[in-house]
Amino acid sequence: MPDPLAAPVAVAFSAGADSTALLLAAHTLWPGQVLALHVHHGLQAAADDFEAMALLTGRALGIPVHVCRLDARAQPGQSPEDAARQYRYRALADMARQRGAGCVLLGQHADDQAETLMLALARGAGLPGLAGMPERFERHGVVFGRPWLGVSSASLRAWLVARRQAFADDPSNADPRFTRNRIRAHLLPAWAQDFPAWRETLARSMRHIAQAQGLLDELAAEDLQGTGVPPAIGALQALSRPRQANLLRHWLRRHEAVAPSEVQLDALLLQIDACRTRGHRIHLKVADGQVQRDGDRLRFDRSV
Ligand SMILES: Nc1ncnc2c1ncn2[C@@H]1O[C@H](COP(=O)(O)OP(=O)(O)OP(=O)(O)O)[C@@H](O)[C@H]1O
Repeated sequence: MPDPLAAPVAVAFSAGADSTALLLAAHTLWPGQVLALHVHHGLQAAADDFEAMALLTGRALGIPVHVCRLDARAQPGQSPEDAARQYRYRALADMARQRGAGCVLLGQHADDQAETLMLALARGAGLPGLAGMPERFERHGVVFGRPWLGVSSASLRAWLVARRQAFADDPSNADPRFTRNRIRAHLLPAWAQDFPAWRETLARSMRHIAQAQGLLDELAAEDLQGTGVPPAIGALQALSRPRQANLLRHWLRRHEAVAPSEVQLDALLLQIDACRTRGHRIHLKVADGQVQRDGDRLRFDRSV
């Protein structure tokens, strides 16, 4: 993270409990240096109330609040939450860059991290999903940080209550149509009853998973040096099947920004194995594009 003393520190401020606690903590640590960035997604009727609450809190604390108004509706085939998230990160990065902020802090905490693991397990995710949210990452040329990942939701709320600091409650957080909310309401309380140290143990497992994924990424990057980018089919065939799968996932994720499903990857591996003659064609749908044979190499083309 850049030196917080050298540039303004931006807080992604929804006006909810977690980012209110973050704004307050950052303001206490770096008085006069903090700015709040609020995104109005234009999706829920409550968005106007959140914006009003954000402006009110900023004024009371003497912190400038910058608002970006969006139309974050999803494209066909995209989930509404995913669309809102993509638009939000873009808007936060744009606002931070325009104001010379060194980083943007986000309010996700230890309970959010545990929910993320449960969500990933529920959809049968691979290691990148099971590794959870990173503490620090770069997007759109801006560094984002999540300083609350080791802190519980309850302690953040208790801290706000003790300071008599008001915050907005998002009604959609209780909506049982969202899987995350059902996990928070039913699964985690049941888990917590039998395993009181659940936050720490789940976080430890996620750290192990993230480390293992880091090693797999290193191996894939080394193997890609041998096969070239995009990978040569003959060089791929010389690798074991799990290494081929690891390399293909890495190539598609890092170089083409797509994640193949298990079925798509299995089909691709079968095709690569069968590709032993000059005339053998490969043409497989992967995510929103196709992987094809192009001479002695693979090629990914996005559908237009
Ligand atoms: N509308 C928004 N404007 C600015 N930042 C946001 C907005 N929505 C979310 N964020 C940032 O992303 C983090 C995680 O979002 P999430 O939707 O899980 O939180 P929330 O329930 O909306 O709010 P909070 O985390 O503040 O209680 C927030 O803590 C906040 O830092």
